[in-house]
Amino acid sequence: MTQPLLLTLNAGSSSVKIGIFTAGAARLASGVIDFRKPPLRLHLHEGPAELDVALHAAPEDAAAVLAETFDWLARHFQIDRLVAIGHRVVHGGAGFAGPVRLDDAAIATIAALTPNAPLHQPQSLRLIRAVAALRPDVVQIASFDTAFHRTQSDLVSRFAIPRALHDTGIRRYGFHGLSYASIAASMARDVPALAAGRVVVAHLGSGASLCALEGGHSRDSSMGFSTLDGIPMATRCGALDPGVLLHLLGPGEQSLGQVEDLLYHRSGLLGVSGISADSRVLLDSDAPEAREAIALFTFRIAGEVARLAATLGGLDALVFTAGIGENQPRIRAAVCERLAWLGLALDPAANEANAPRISTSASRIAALVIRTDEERVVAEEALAVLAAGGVGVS
Ligand SMILES: Nc1ncnc2c1ncn2[C@@H]1O[C@H](COP(=O)(O)OP(=O)(O)O)[C@@H](O)[C@H]1O
Ligand SMILES: CC(=O)OP(=O)(O)O
Ligand SMILES: [Mg+2]
Repeated sequence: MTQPLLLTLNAGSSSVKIGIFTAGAARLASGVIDFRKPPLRLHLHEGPAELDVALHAAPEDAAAVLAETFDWLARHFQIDRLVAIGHRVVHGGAGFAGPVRLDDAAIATIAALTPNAPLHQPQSLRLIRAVAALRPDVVQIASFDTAFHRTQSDLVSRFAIPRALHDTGIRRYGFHGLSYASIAASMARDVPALAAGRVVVAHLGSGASLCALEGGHSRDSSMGFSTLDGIPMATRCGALDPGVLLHLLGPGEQSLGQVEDLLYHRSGLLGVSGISADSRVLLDSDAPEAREAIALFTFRIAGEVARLAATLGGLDALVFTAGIGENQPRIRAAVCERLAWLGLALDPAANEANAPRISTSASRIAALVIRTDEERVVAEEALAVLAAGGVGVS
């Protein structure tokens, strides 16, 4: 195979997801570097060969992780034919309305947003800098989670704080936008009538948020200024009374760094259960704390669906996606049961089977399970940037 290659890197909070594509956006392979527990593992689960290996590099040594990963990939792909790498970057702030070719100025802007996405932005920056050192010949492009939410109104993106603060950029941005773009594209292709309507998408992974779509455009989302807002997540708290922050930061209490660690790393499913951040472990546990963590998770998701339906003025479809949304029927069932009053009737057998449609034919609201493909969105955006910049990929 001597065709030019495009690599995508999706630095999430618990993994780096990898995609390998042709210059025509055909997928050649998918994989993941899992850094939840040492040692790192590289797993290619789609492509010419199954690969599941431990990496020797330390998680924070992105250059070593990447070098090792490239060595493994070179066994199956002509890595010297790599022309571009597309990165998922979680926070683009007010500066980026779409994908960009990365240069020093863009990298500095991304770095300045680190405090509002501390689980993601540093990881993306480490990867971007490592690629620049390892393969300076490769064009790097960033696709932003926040860009998809640019269609939200000023009302939706505003906090009730003094106007001057809003004007400095303290407003709601929304995240997981590449995933929502992927779902909007899938729906437009497979269920066009629903895609044209009012849809709430629940992206439930390690990080989790919901988005209100109208005709495929973002109108509202549960995540706001940072990746902490909205529903509880694996280790993040979700929306919290700001008075709790004032209390925690008060005299004789905790430092800013301690509170950041508490809210990003020790809260959510892990914090409430005291057992695990992984919902699979909690669903298998009989401990009351595990049940309570799952109950709080599903309670808050259902509440957010109702809030977003109010933004949309009604609801035609609820879509579940990402690791939990695609694979965990019990979580979906608990959410849907709480939404029965809206006219959502779950088909238990379809739900157990992770079927594409999990609502009954009589249900007023369609409930769907759709696989998200953030890597494809990143690949397509990267190829569009290359084409617009006249960068040849033949
Ligand atoms: N095959 C699966 N079966 C059940 N749960 C899964 C499966 N895959 C992932 N999950 C759940 O999804 C979570 C990770 O979701 P994912 O969308 O990959 O998150 P992230 O992108 O933040 O790394 C895991 O913690 C686990 O709870
Ligand atoms: C924005 C965010 O939380 O991303 P992830 O779910 O990939 O951690
Ligand atoms: Mg993710």
